[in-house]
Amino acid sequence: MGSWAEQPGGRSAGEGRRDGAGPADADAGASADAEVPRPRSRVVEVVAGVIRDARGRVLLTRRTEGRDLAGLWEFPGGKREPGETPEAALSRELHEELGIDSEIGAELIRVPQIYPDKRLVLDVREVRAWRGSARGREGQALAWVPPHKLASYAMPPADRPVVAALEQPDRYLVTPEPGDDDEAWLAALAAALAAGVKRVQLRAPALSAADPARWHRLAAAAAKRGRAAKAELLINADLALARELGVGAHLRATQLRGLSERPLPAELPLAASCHDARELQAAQALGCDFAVVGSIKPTPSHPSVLGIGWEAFAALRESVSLPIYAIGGLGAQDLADARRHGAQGVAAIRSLWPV
Ligand SMILES: Nc1nc2c([nH]c(=O)n2[C@H]2C[C@H](O)[C@@H](COP(=O)(O)OP(=O)(O)OP(=O)(O)O)O2)c(=O)[nH]1
Repeated sequence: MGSWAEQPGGRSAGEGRRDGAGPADADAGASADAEVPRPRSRVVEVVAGVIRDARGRVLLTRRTEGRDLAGLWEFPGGKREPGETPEAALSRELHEELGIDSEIGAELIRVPQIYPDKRLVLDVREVRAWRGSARGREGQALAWVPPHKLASYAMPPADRPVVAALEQPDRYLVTPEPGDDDEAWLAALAAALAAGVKRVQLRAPALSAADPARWHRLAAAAAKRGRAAKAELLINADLALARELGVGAHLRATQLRGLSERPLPAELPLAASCHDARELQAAQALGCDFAVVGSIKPTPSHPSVLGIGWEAFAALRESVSLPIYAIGGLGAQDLADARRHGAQGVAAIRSLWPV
């Protein structure tokens, strides 16, 4: 195991509660109604790798007894030592822990996360190539897991966004108002789906208020197209319509306060728009599958609203383990920045809507 690699933190300066968190703390970290801990102002830098076998299965290792988060499954890796590059640190850890030689590839996601006793950044890389036969050199159990089964393993809170980054869409399209031409709107939606968009929020606040019957017809037609394209659709705000159409729902932040339990069955996706840590925790406690946070940059529709920027996004991200899309003035060109600050990806109207 590497020694602690610590960097001066910047965002919160409270005292740590204690050291040596155990499995119960992993749950506390994941639980949304827990208060946001105020750990020591330091950031522990951890690098971890996505190692795949010839069948595409991903290697997880189980944290051994006597360490924090014992018994939970994780991506192999460990703490970065002072002066080490992330690539060198990960290669060293994989050799020490598994006895393999590795070539470190692309960045997947960097997840900032608050634990009861520390602040952590989990920097996850693809392992491009590796040699040797992986074995638990420190007594840890190994599991080769098909990607779609990763979410069923108990993992530390910082790993939930990592599993989402591996498995779920990096773009979340939010529809614009349909205007006068329903067919043109449906054709644009079909083009977006054909271009590979796999997650869509059907949102038309003006039309749904002015002409609910027309919006219902249009949403039903959109749901049909979404199903055919195997995309996930979520209706903005209207839970009754979501249930009627058998699609998900995207809650407004103001709806979170009025809900005490998940308003849809587990098989229907649920998301929420959030603006601060409290709303994110409410969304997580409710069982939302993901959240949307913004505005990151000023947008043409709200030019006078200054964006919160990526650092503020990352500071919000670390208080929950939900996957979170960043929104506000963003497009596909911002995906790398988004992942570097812990986002699942970008949500957008204009930049993802074919004109
Ligand atoms: N390697 C790895 N660590 C993770 C993941 N998710 C996650 O929260 N962590 C946390 C657990 C630890 O707090 C830290 C990794 O540190 P480590 O494995 O080198 O530390 P350790 O507990 O053996 O070391 P120590 O505190 O006893 O010195 O990062 C993950 O997917 N992989």
